[in-house]
Amino acid sequence: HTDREEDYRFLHSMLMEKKLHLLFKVKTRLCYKDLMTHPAAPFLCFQLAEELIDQGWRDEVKELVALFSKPNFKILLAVHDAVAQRDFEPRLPPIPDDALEDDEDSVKIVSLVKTKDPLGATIKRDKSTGAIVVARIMRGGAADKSGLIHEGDELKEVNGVPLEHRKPKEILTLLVQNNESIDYKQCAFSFVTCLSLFMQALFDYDPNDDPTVPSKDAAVAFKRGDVLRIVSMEDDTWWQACHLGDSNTRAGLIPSQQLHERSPIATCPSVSFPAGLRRSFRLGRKSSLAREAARSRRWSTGVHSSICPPTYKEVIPYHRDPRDRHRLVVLVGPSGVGVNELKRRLLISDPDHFGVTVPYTTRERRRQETEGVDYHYVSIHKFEEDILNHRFIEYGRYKGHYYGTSLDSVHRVMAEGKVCLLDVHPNKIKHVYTSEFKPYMVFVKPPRIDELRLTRRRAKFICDEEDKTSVRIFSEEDFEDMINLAETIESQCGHLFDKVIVNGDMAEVLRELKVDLEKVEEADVQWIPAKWSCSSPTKARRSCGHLDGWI
Ligand SMILES: Nc1ncnc2c1ncn2[C@@H]1O[C@H](COP(=O)(O)OP(=O)(O)OP(=O)(O)O)[C@@H](O)[C@H]1O
Repeated sequence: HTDREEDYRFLHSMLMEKKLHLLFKVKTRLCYKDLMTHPAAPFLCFQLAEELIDQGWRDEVKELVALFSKPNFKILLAVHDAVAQRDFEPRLPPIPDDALEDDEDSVKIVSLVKTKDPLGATIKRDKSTGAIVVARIMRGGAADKSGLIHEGDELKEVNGVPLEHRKPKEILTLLVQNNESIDYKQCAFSFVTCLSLFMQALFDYDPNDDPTVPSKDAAVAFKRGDVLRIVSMEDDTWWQACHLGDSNTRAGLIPSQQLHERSPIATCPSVSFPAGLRRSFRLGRKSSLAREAARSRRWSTGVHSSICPPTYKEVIPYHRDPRDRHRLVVLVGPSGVGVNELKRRLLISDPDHFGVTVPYTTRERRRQETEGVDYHYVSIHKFEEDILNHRFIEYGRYKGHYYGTSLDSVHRVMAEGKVCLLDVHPNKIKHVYTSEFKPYMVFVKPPRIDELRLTRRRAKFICDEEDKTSVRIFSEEDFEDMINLAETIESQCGHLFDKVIVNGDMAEVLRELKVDLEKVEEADVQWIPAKWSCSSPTKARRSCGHLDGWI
């Protein structure tokens, strides 16, 4: 008997539950239907096949015999036998008569059969009441599948042992004891909703290295770039997630985005990159003034120690139709790291597949140059008009002439059906980081300084294409600048990169990049930022706007 409206509501929703109706139907069928109870259907099947063969080896007989000998058909028959004999394993012990006391009308007894899998739940002591409560239920785990245990439920007893004044550790010992089943006496109900969205990890995580994780066994390890299916964000600190494609459907704990935000290193100062003109415009390396600025900023802001690490990026699956244009491939890296060299070698390796943009300039065409091959030659008036109309991804002025890469030139390469290779300054990424280009972002990183010294021994830094005398060898300072700038770029834009490649041995790097690009092109599913889709799944479920703050 109850007068409480919420009890009525609970009962009503439970009785109206479709799953419950289906279960009743199954039960009725099992109880009343006259099932064939012969215990050896697979054997009968074998006998029948033999009899059929005696009748002559006709096509129909051949087909039937082939069907009977298939392992899945045999298993189906074995399952039929098990069901027909009502041989449902395992048998649960009866609930003790004295289990329910009169005053415990909201207590339920839950009996779960132990399997090799863990229960998939964590418990904690409620600080205010001292009660032992279920802290988390791992989605897909035994507790979740049972539908009988919920987050917030209070545990009263385990296998008849009262839990009052017991520490969570002692309770865990009770749970792992060698019983076939576990009986829980618990009260209170709470309902959880199931969520499913995808996050790409932007950092490596190993619970064994994390002293703050509530349970190492319940946590999921992952690597940067892994796509995780998030099934619960109800806890501010620990989300629940599964690895994509993991056959194990049980979710585990991963640190939430908020957990990082709450950490003392959560403030994220905005750092801009030293502006420099890329050599892809034949403009030489960044000016000494810009280098000075970069160096002074490096020492004055202490930027490297105060930037918060990237956490997750919400992603959605993208299935590229073969008729669709290829994704743009964007190469980013500090000046001198080898972005142009990599681009050039990729292009030479397969000029029918890869393409590069032709820059625009206002300078005079030279005798050996060809319009549309070396440059597009335009007037100053036209160039400035295009600047005002935001047609350039990047542009700059050198020795009185404008140079720039336009969005149109990217479109042109893509329209030819080629993979457009583009190198951009980190400050300009935003111009191409759009659903229109769906860029695959590659960060070209310098190796450690000793490897830089070794590999760049003979490499020259061309300062000015027009003045060949300005070719010079990398200095120690150039290497340091390169490494420091790479660190800044990675900490500021790391969340945007799909691939990080360390440019040590050029031949090896080229091979690695080609394999990676091929893999991306051939993949059935590619993962792209959810913000490139008009209907991000989170918009419908819950706001995850803070993630966008990273871009
Ligand atoms: N892995 C490598 N091993 C040896 N030399 C390299 C390697 N990568 C690049 N280089 C050499 O380093 C020099 C600079 O490379 P590159 O012009 O590609 O730099 P960049 O990143 O495009 O810089 P910028 O944007 O300033 O032009 C070139 O002489 C190039 O051949």
